[in-house]
Amino acid sequence: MSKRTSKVPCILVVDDEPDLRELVELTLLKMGLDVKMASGVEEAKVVLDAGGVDLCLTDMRMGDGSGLDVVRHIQTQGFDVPIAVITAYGSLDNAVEALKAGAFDYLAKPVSLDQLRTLVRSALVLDTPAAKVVEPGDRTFIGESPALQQALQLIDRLARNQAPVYLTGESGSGKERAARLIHAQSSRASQPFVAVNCGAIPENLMESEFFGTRKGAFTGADAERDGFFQAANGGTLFLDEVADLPLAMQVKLLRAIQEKSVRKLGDTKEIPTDVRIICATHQNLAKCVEEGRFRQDLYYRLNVIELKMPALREMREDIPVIAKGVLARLAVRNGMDEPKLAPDALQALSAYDFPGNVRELENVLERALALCDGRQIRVADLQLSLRDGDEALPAAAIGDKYPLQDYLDRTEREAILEALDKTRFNRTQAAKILGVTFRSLRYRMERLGIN
Ligand SMILES: Nc1ncnc2c1ncn2[C@@H]1O[C@H](COP(=O)(O)OP(=O)(O)OP(=O)(O)O)[C@@H](O)[C@H]1O
Repeated sequence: MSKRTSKVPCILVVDDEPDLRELVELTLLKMGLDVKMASGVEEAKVVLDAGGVDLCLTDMRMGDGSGLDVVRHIQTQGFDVPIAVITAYGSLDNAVEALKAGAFDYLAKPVSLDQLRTLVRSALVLDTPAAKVVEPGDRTFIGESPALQQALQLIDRLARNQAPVYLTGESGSGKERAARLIHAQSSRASQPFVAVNCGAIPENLMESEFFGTRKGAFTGADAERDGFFQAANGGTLFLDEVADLPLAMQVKLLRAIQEKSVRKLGDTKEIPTDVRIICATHQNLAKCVEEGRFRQDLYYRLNVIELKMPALREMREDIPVIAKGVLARLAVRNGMDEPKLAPDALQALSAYDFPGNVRELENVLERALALCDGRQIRVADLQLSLRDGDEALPAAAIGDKYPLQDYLDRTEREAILEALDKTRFNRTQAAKILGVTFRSLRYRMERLGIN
């Protein structure tokens, strides 16, 4: 990104239509910015090569080439200049291609001046120190392994553009944490981050939860309500377990993303929204598309840039430091001194496969903390063998049926843990196996102290 000084930022506008160029120029001048113009690709390259440009806005289709050529020129020359493309209505494929090539955002024609202003503002704050502030501890990743470092490098790059991100990786591998980090490092950091578990919303409430409700839209809608899109306006909307969205909702989501606007349930008015979408799933979305469970056009729109979070066993060398970091956090939370990990406990953790990844490591350590003598965690406190083998709970524990409540709690706990284990700690899937709703599972886990 260009090095900011106190000088007025300079925007290069590339377009072969004089009318549109002037409209954009006027808007930018009114914002107090400097503007340079180019009427085609070659002219744009000359201006860029001369330096001094802080942001570039380019049309896609021009007489002497495509906006993609300008995007590629900036990338190949290694210029530190964010670029956004302006595409004709209905040619979103181009926009996706531009984002993949390195553009940070796009605008669809007819250009809404509000959207233009928002885009420019957000591009220009990318470089301010405030946008880089990340809360220490909570949002950072522990680990030095090549697999994690590679993911962190991509996160850094993703924080500097606005492209939709598709996060993959096993349950508990840090997908939500990655989404939060991208947001926290981006120009949207001071705006909301809204995380939604798509699998946890009842189908009949989805539309109003996502887009809001107009007063009187249905019986009981006695007040105007905003949805996730309005709540995340200016910021980031994280759609977890996106594969769980029903097909009807996928159509509506696609529309909201393409139009950059939403309509409340029961309303006719479109509300413009400026939301960056990050989605995640532990399922294979391409396979869901093949099986007809996920719309290809939405998949294509969401999967602009893929970030795969490594499984903990792919970063085994990080297990000791992550374990130490987690223990330190748990000790502070419980108001106790941080216990040490005995050498054989550390060895056992490093050798274990962790199907539930860092979340499972956190669970193992939380339980060990409760079982240990307060000074040292021994291998027995980890209870890893129970999870390895099939010898779930000792038969004697089940055989004891009185008092009834204890017996029922034990049985329920066993069933929940088994479902969580089977689904690699995915609560949405576990709820399905158990035949209860996500909410009900969450409530039961809380009641039984399963963390
Ligand atoms: N490298 C890491 N260092 C420290 N903590 C981590 C790391 N990776 C993940 N975590 C922690 O592990 C837990 C699980 O992470 P997160 O919820 O982001 O996983 P997820 O992939 O979104 O899971 P799911 O698919 O089940 O929704 C969180 O508490 C997160 O902070």
